[in-house]
Amino acid sequence: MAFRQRRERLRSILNGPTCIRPGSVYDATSIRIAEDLGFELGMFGGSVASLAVLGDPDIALITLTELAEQMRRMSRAAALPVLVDADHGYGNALNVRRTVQELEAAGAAGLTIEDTLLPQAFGQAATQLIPLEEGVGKMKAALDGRSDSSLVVMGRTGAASITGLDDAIARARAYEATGVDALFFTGIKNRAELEAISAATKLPIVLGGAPEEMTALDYLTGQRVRIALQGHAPFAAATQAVYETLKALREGVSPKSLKGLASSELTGRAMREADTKERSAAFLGPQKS
Ligand SMILES: O=C([O-])CC(=O)C(=O)O
Ligand SMILES: [Mg+2]
Repeated sequence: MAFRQRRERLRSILNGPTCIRPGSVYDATSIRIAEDLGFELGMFGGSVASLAVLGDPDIALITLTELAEQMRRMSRAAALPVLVDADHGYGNALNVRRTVQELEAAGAAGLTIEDTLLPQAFGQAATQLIPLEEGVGKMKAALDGRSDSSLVVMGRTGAASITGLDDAIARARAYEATGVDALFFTGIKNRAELEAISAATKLPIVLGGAPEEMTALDYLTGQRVRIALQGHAPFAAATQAVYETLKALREGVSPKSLKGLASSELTGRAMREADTKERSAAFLGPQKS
């Protein structure tokens, strides 16, 4: 099955010799551009999913159905493997299992399940975590939800900046023991913390946003980091471009004089126009002009 190959490619990144940076993708066009530019992996963040689908902030308002549908659109458009941020799995451990089923069917190469308490609890401003034991149950349920064993399941925790390094290590070790394929960390503040986490665990590591001192790929590689995220600049760039374009049009600039638009060549590539032409010739018969 084609999805299996994508999952094997993600596995070979995790088991490979170096750390890579994924391209942030969020729709059919962005995944194709990332694929054409040679990215090995697409990252579909929960924050950009919320923005792309709802135009909302990253506060777990998006539903599993909406997330999975957006993933499906991307896997239909390109073969680039995608790692999906599945947040807390949209409920308790049983919901996590369902989340894995839906994202697997939608063509995700891998997904992360985190132990953050989501959505935000009543009367609590600070981010909270679910108990470690509940996190373990979620990881087990995620693994149980796979029907394709090549789908990559990652256990994620932001504990380092919420409850501290010791708790982050305890959680990472407990999740590792469930049989997840990789560990995903956010909130690691410095090299010493990463080194302690790396020394205490065995699985490949994926790093969410990291401070400047942790951007060198050879250093990260040496700490068993295999995927290092670098935010979601493409979505921000697209927002700015739409803003500038609408503003210019509103101010009376003529469409022909607009700056910064995709060339017809780039647009044609992004919509795989050549493939459509071939299919038209093959399936629509001789075409009169
Ligand atoms: O997955 C990522 O890139 C970081 C994250 O949690 C999000 O953007 O929602
Ligand atoms: Mg997220």
